Amino acid sequence: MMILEMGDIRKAYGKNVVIPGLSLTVNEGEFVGVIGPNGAGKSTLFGVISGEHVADSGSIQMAGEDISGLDAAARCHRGIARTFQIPQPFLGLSVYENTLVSATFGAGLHGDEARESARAALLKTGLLKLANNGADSLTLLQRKRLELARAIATQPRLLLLDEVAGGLTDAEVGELLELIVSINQSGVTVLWIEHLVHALVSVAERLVVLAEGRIVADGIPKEVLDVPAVRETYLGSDLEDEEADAVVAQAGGDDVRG
Ligand SMILES: Nc1ncnc2c1ncn2[C@@H]1O[C@H](COP(=O)(O)OP(=O)(O)OP(=O)(O)O)[C@@H](O)[C@H]1O
Repeated sequence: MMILEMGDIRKAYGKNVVIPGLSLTVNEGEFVGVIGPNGAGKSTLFGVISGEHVADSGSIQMAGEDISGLDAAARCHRGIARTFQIPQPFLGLSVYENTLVSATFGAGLHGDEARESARAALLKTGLLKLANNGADSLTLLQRKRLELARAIATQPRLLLLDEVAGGLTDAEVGELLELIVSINQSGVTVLWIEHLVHALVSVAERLVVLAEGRIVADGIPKEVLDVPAVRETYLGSDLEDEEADAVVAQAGGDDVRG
């Protein structure tokens, strides 16, 4: 079943046309990585999907329903959640309260249902023992976990991750990967923008490359990374040749998934 279907989406900021016309379909349960140079329009694409940005034209459907006219809150109720490049917890609240706010105001849950959703999100993300700690007391990895907990407390069907792995050590990235894979395996479709290509392609089943608001490659990560234009325009600027080879060799998604 198709969870997301975008047809000929256009988005400009004033005269700056960031997405000239983009079509993308995602099946329920897929794990899709999104890469592309700075300014390619990746975050804008997420904003258009989540409803923070209104597309100038084009269609967007979720599970067969036209959501073009819905705002971000209504889309969250339908099951779209996103994280931000810079985690945005409420620092004055506890870890638990942060997830409860998401369950209540994001998903529109009430009472026991909201509390259970918040608790389940903390359990899933390994934060239950820190539930009563202030969000401002968390380490960077724990903040990333909280960002994920706040997203899954809304019980999403489609989870948009915007560079959640930045700033972590390799070991921490490994922990985060395991968590994201397990969220995906619980049935949540994942779309993940990440500059850490090696981490992304170790778990993504599909890789979409964006450049100047257009999809320039889309397919199995290993094959996409082998496309010369992708290597040159993206990997080339980011990685040395040997590193690029290592990334391509790693793509296949079987190390963390086991
Ligand atoms: N809210 C906004 N208002 C005006 N211009 C914006 C806004 N958000 C993004 N832009 C512009 O749109 C273009 C695409 O930005 P966007 O953040 O979507 O790209 P990106 O691929 O996510 O980049 P990065 O990898 O650097 O995060 C850039 O030129 C940026 O300056």
